[in-house]
Amino acid sequence: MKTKDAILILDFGSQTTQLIARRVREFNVYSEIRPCTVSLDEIRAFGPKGIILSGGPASVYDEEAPRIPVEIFDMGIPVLGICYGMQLMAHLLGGLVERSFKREYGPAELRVLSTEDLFYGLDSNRKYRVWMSHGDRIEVLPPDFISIAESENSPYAAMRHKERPLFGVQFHPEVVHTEIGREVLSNFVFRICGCEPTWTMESFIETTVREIREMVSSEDRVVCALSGGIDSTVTALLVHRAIGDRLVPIFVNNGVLRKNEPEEVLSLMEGLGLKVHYVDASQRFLERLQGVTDPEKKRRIIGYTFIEVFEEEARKIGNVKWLAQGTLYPDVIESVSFRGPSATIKTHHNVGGLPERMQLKLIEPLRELFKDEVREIARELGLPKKVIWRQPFPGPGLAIRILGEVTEERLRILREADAIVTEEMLKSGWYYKVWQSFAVLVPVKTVGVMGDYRTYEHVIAIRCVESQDAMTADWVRLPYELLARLSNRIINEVQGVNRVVYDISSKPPATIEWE
Ligand SMILES: Nc1ncnc2c1ncn2[C@@H]1O[C@H](COP(=O)(O)OP(=O)(O)OP(=O)(O)O)[C@@H](O)[C@H]1O
Ligand SMILES: O=c1[nH]c(=O)c2[nH+]cn([C@@H]3O[C@H](COP(=O)(O)O)[C@@H](O)[C@H]3O)c2[nH]1
Ligand SMILES: NC(=O)CC[C@H](N)C(=O)O
Ligand SMILES: [Mg+2]
Repeated sequence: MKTKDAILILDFGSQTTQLIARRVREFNVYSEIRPCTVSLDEIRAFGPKGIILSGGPASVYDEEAPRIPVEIFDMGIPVLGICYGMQLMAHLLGGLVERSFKREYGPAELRVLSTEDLFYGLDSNRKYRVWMSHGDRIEVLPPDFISIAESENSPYAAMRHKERPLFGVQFHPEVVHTEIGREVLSNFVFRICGCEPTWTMESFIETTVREIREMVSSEDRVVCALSGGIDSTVTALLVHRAIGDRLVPIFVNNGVLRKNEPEEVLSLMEGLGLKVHYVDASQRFLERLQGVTDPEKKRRIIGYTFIEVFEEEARKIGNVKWLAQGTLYPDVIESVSFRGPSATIKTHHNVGGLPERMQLKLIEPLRELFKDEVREIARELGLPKKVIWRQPFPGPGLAIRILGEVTEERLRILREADAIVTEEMLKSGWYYKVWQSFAVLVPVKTVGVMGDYRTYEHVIAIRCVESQDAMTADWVRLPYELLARLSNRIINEVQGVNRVVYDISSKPPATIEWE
């Protein structure tokens, strides 16, 4: 950690906290998000060159509003408060924050009053479009602070301390709708905090490989659950670079993979130099799924059977001390929840139960990265486009795309339909432009007419979404011609289907998968 300049982001529950981290990392400066409840000692141990306080839904004058120790401002580390973060800085240092008569949501015009430090390089004679989202505002600045920008509804749209490196902005520089967002954050990170842009994926690979090599002793074996997805593939390759064939990637056929997937994954992995341990456990999975219709129950059965298969295989391999996993940063960030833990919508399957049961130690080389950064590593490692841009595929596979019971017949129908979707998406170039595109088997029957006969068959739904991180998503406006081709081919080529529909729901309120 100490080898690189880093920015620490304290999270007060803003929807855009992750974006702050991404923006800073785009400057090749490492950044990490911690909950705002972090202690001063933890901050010292992290050793940041700068601290950013995120926005958040609370109001600083509320009893229960999240706070930080005021000593943070005396550590000699530059601090930038964004929205709630700025209001909290003002509040803690003796200013006054109140509910504003006029609220600002969406675009606002900003006039910069000082073009030193934070607004360096900008023009004070023009207005800039910035994005605001607040109902409170600063009425009185804390002692020794000055206003450095104003908007129509916020005379203190940005502030700074006269001598110390303490800054606040009422607008959100992390969102793309703020036209000077990049400049403001870059001025903070480079001019004010003095960071060097040394955090690159190349250096990341080097350091990570070295660390794994030092960690794993020369007799130990490492297993890795490999799905062929980008996360587990990159994980396996990094570990492989470090310890060679003492890594044993295990690929499990769980009976709910896509058409030709086992063959394709195996040949792809061979091409990457990985010797994959292949286990066909499809019968075991399918037997256990018999008669099961509840989505969460399907997930649990698959998750648990995965662990069982893994455990058996690892014992066969012998001398396994480590488990490598493709855990990503969004999986590990603990967002502060002063409103209690968030509801479980879906239990995402993983091999999480395994380490305790087998007393395995974990290697999670990607736990600091976002998905797009993992893709950059994949590019850096020279992986082919079809691996880098492979769409995510859930661990429980087609089981959660067959609504209701998973049977051989329904699997056949969905596999065929899904293969057509993928083929046409690839052919038209749309596959790489979207987050995910796939078919769902809706197990209701509808009436149709084919060749003068009455048919009474299944419905296939096509789901195609764009997204940054799967947290929110919107359906893709695919061209009508492509939709027509999909529908036509599926109905003609897949026996048992006489109707195709297109899912036009966003997330929220829907989710990406149907179960
Ligand atoms: N068929 C499989 N065989 C072995 N491990 C699997 C299999 N399917 C899933 N896993 C494990 O479960 C993890 C979670 O699956 P998930 O689909 O979320 O990630 P991924 O496949 O690595 O990447 P992506 O999200 O791009 O598909 C995988 O990283 C992998 O370790
Ligand atoms: O490994 C997984 N196990 C699961 O049980 C699971 N359920 C959903 N997904 C994937 O997660 C993303 C968000 O999906 P939802 O909007 O349906 O929750 C999407 O990318 C989904 O494909 C899963 N991945
Ligand atoms: N986006 C924010 O950080 C909002 C801060 C505070 N809740 C307000 O309404 O002003
Ligand atoms: Mg996957």
